[in-house]
Amino acid sequence: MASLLAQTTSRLGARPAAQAGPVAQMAPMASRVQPAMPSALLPLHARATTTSVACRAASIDKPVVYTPRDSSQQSSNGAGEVSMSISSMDEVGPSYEGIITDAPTRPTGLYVRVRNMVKHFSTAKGLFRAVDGVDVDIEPSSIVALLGPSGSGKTTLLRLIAGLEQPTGGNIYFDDTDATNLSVQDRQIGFVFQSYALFNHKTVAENIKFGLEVRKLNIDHDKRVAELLALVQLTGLGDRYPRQLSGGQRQRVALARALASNPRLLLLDEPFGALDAVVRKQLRTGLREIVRSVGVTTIIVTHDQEEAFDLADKVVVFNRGLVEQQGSPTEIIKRPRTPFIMKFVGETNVVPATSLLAKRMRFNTSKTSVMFRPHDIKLFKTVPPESGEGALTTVGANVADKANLGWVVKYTLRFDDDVECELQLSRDQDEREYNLVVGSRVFVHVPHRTMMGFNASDVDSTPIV
Ligand SMILES: Nc1ncnc2c1ncn2[C@@H]1O[C@H](COP(=O)(O)OP(=O)(O)OP(=O)(O)O)[C@@H](O)[C@H]1O
Repeated sequence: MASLLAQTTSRLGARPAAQAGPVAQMAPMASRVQPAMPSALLPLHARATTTSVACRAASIDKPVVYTPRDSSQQSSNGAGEVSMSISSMDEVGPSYEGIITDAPTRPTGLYVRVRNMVKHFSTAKGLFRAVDGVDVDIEPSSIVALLGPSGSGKTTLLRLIAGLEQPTGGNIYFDDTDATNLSVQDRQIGFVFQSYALFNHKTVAENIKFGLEVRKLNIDHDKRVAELLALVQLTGLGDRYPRQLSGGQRQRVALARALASNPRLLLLDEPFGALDAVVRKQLRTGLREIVRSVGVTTIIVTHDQEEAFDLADKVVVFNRGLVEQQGSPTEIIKRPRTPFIMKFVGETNVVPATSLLAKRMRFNTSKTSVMFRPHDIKLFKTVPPESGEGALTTVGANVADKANLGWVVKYTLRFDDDVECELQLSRDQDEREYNLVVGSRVFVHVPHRTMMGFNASDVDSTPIV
């Protein structure tokens, strides 16, 4: 969609000056045409329509809205705006007239705020605290991933936001409206689930149309289906049945159907869970482009850390019905706030707090164990100076194992108290600087700031009954 808009605008910019109408100065509602797109190149007209198309092109440094004069030249896109096809512009030629204004700065997606959300389920063993006081802010038009171990409450929160579960306590706000008690229908949300939930007896086009029919939208359904098929790159497959599609294609149909009614919020529950790694990766790139182009706020539940960090603007990590940490992927990866996050996200070494390594590094903690990342270990082939410039405290270890894993080399180091840890290097760096063999004596330093003390209970992820 983004490229369609760019092409559309560049066509507008390329229109011959002779087509400019004398009514250009009469447009009272139009703001000044951007300098990079001289008004002479674009016919302007005083008649504003109720709909518009957002355009962005290399020649203009900010988005604009082009409002065509004739609404028959428009079609609705997934963002609730209106787009036009390039072929129709060629057909209509000089009669294609409209107004250029600055695009509204307000994003089209919903701003979702979850406040002190609680959901307790009654079970034979008593109340089960699936969600136990959660606050989450989801910026308009952003992509947010809910990540966490099985049973941590991700899907329950998604269902609460969708209105499929009633909260035990707390509130959900959509923009400035308290949506806590809104019905599912009134929330106007698009859903995509792992199991696709396509109708097998309906064609692809009919499945997508269903998304329009349930909302009773008064728009040209066939035209909208064609746009959505193009958006998810399935043009030409509208007549097929779901059984005639690959898993990835079926999931794209589910996405098209979810976007059919221009939702301002899209909820995805493990949407790629049933697909293999290569298809998952392709689909997530496609998903990112699609949801960005239509501006819909998107919340995705996933087990897959790579997916969460690659896709999301913000990652919310759940544990036992609570949010352990929320922030940008970089914040979560580089600045884990709790032992649980440290253990759950990325690889960690765990050693006893009484180990030779922890003592030599003078890492004092009241906790029983210490963890640190394999890539935070500093490795030396000879003992570095312990005083003066560049002085570092080190501890000796032997190389117990070496594994060549493609671009990465993994060493297992055994300290003199038999405690082991792992160290990862790029193959390049290993060949350049180390190239160690099993049995070599090495020296390591682990910076204090990268070490975290913890007790087993700090990293427990057993759901709380
Ligand atoms: N209707 C219910 N009645 C009782 N317990 C429930 C109900 N729905 C969910 N739970 C429990 O609430 C906890 C949280 O479930 P939820 O589906 O939100 O977890 P999740 O983090 O999405 O897990 P997964 O990644 O495995 O899907 C689970 O332990 C689950 O068994």
